[in-house]
Amino acid sequence: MSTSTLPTSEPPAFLTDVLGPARPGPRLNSDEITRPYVTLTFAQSLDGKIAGKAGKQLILSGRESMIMTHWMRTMHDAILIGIGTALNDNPQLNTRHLPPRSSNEERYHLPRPVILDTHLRLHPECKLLINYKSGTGRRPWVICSSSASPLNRATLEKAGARIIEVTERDGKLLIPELLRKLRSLDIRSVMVEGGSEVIGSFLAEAPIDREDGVLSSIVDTFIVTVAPIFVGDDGVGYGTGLSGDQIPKLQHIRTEVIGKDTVVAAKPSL
Ligand SMILES: NC(=O)c1ccc[n+]([C@@H]2O[C@H](COP(=O)([O-])OP(=O)(O)OC[C@H]3O[C@@H](n4cnc5c(N)ncnc54)[C@H](O)[C@@H]3O)[C@@H](O)[C@H]2O)c1
Ligand SMILES: Nc1nc(=O)c(N)c(NC[C@H](O)[C@H](O)[C@H](O)COP(=O)(O)O)[nH]1
Repeated sequence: MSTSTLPTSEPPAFLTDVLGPARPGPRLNSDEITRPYVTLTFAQSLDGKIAGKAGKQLILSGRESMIMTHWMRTMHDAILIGIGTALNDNPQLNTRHLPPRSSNEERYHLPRPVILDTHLRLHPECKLLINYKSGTGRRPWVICSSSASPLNRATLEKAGARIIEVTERDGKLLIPELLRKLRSLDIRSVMVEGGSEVIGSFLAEAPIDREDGVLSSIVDTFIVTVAPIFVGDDGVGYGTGLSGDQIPKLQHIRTEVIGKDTVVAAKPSL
């Protein structure tokens, strides 16, 4: 375990070590042709909660680890969340916590926002679409099922969203198909930020992807920030309902103390 003081002009060594030169550069997974590199990341309390009562957004991360998370955003082609998070938090998914760049410096890479939104419930005036229209954010890609309302589709397209269809099962979009589609659209790395249901889906997919007969995990790296706080039983957890067999076994890569938080990086052990 080591303690970090964050550099101000480049991603912390912790991230470049753990993720490799994620952008641009060689991909690390062997099936890079069929899916992007996937980093599953979130912040949790000591009692395993990612949000407060009724999903109330909590600031769990301290300033330093939040900056680390924003550096992580610059290292991925796309950042993926579920519609629950989009509606609850109205996020921007940008790099606003990083130090401002001077006019002669290259701008921070902004990841492509990707929202899993089976029934197209995203608000046309959400910050992601407003930022896109004002030129301060990238065009969000909204992933839905073919049964989503054509009216909602037209409204979101008018508001600037790109709509992409993926097969749905029980209200959830199929993750392997989604990843293949993203890769075909030149997305080579995805940072999955949550929320609870999305984390659960990626955990459930993580152990083994047998589709092409190759044993591999759909998640390449887990980066979990643990904040020194208890939330209590009425907070929102994740991975509930997954048994020990379904949950991936981990190989520990590195643990870093960043500010008041502990950030754990692991890879699935196959
Ligand atoms: N602490 C953190 O790091 C962190 C990060 C993100 C969100 N959050 C919190 O998580 C909460 C939201 O979580 P949530 O579970 O309500 O919503 P979510 O963001 O996980 O979105 C879930 C919804 O996405 C859609 N979806 C489509 N395909 C899916 C698939 N394959 N798997 C899962 N969902 C799919 C479904 O409509 C589903 O209901 C908020 O309270 C937010 O503040 C915390
Ligand atoms: N690293 C981290 N520490 C936290 O304390 C916390 N609450 C989140 N949560 C992430 C969050 O709930 C969603 O990813 C937001 O929706 C992102 O929103 P922004 O783009 O920052 O506006 N993440």
